[in-house]
Amino acid sequence: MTNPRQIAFNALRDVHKGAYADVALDRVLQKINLADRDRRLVTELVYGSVRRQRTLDALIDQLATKKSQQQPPDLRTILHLGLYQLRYQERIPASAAVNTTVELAKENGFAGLTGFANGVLRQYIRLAEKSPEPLELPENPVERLGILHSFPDWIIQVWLEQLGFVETEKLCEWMNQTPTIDLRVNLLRSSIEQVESAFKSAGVLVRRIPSLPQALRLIGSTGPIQNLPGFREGWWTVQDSSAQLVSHLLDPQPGEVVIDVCAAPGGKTTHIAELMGDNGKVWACDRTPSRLRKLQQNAQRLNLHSIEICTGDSRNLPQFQNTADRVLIDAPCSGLGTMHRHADARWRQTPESVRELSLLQTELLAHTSTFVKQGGVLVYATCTLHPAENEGVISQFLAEYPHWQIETDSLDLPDSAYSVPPGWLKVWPHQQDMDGFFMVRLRKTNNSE
Ligand SMILES: C[S@@+](CC[C@H](N)C(=O)[O-])C[C@H]1O[C@@H](n2cnc3c(N)ncnc32)[C@H](O)[C@@H]1O
Repeated sequence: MTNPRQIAFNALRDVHKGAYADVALDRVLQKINLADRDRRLVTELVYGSVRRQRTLDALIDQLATKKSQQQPPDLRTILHLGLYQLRYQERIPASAAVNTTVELAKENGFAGLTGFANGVLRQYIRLAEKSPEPLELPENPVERLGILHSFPDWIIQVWLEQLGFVETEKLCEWMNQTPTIDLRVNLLRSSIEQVESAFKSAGVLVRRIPSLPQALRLIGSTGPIQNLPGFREGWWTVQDSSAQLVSHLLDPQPGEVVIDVCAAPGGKTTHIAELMGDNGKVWACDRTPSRLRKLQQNAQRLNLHSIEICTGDSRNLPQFQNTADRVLIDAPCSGLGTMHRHADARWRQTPESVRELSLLQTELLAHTSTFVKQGGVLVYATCTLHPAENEGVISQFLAEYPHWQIETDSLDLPDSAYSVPPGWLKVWPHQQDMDGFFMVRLRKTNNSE
């Protein structure tokens, strides 16, 4: 079986039964040897249909007599696939989208409903010919943005409160794009010029990121990342630009003791070790052994020796009290800043999961801040854009522990343009064209007032 739409349908069926979209996709792709072009189509159809689920459901609600949620689940998935192609895949002719969807319905137990599937799609085509926006949208701004850009209302609400309508819409559009891949050059093994030159010889296009001296962005599709020049030699690692800012904010120095309390799979741990010239000690603590194994492999490939692993819950590591010059908390979070990388993330998080995460973050901060020596530094970072996990956690901590202060005047970053008062850094993806991130640097002072 090599029909890309049938393969996409099989993966989507698993997703609707609860599987993660990337896992379901990998599972179906591993079973067959598809041409690159078909593989890309399956990927686009699976991730696109999952990402745009709310918009596609709204279209079914509008075009069919029965609401999307009342349709048989597999038929709803087939309609998602057809409408996704019509609405978002300009390169696929409308007739091909309709015919293949009808065929899918016939092959998957809906032979009696092919006329219905055909009718829904043809009705969409007719409306799209008459109007640039066939979808009927409500006036209410939260629902309007949520339906048009396919996000749950609560996420739209959180962003509207911070950004207003126009910027929230830009952020939604940015989050629906295909993600880019950035690399961080390991300056202990290579140089940015050497990596650029090796890529050029291999016909791989990259561009530099202004203000981040170690970063390169891949342009276009490159095939498997491990096959790119310099990977095995440890010349570079994959890390988004905004994630690179975090270790710069921490500003670790050679010879210091640094504890990375949520370290796996090691993107930031290895960056810290590189910035220290691999001289000193970087403790990599995490409670997930499988992710720590990846950290170990990454450190080996990058030829870093100053990293030591500690497996366990960082809320309970009394041995580290007062031992660190610097601590990094790259906290587990709801990931609202990286939803373009995980098609189903927006449907998995809830206001309740955000509340639970903010409690975990608060506990991690309270305990691991005791690891820092007097005068030392702690950086708290997340890849989410929810104030309850960011400003909320830090404000509460500062109110409870007055000897900690935000460092506002010494943000020695490649580019401090993202800095917002009172000293925290917030990367809004649609403004900086990188993953959404929050980070703040705190210092432990003598002052107990
Ligand atoms: C955002 S990820 C860290 C990413 C990592 N810093 C990097 O740059 O590659 C958060 C990590 O926190 C870990 N984690 C969650 N709760 C923890 C806890 N209580 N103690 C230690 N690690 C925890 C998770 O296993 C996960 O690996």
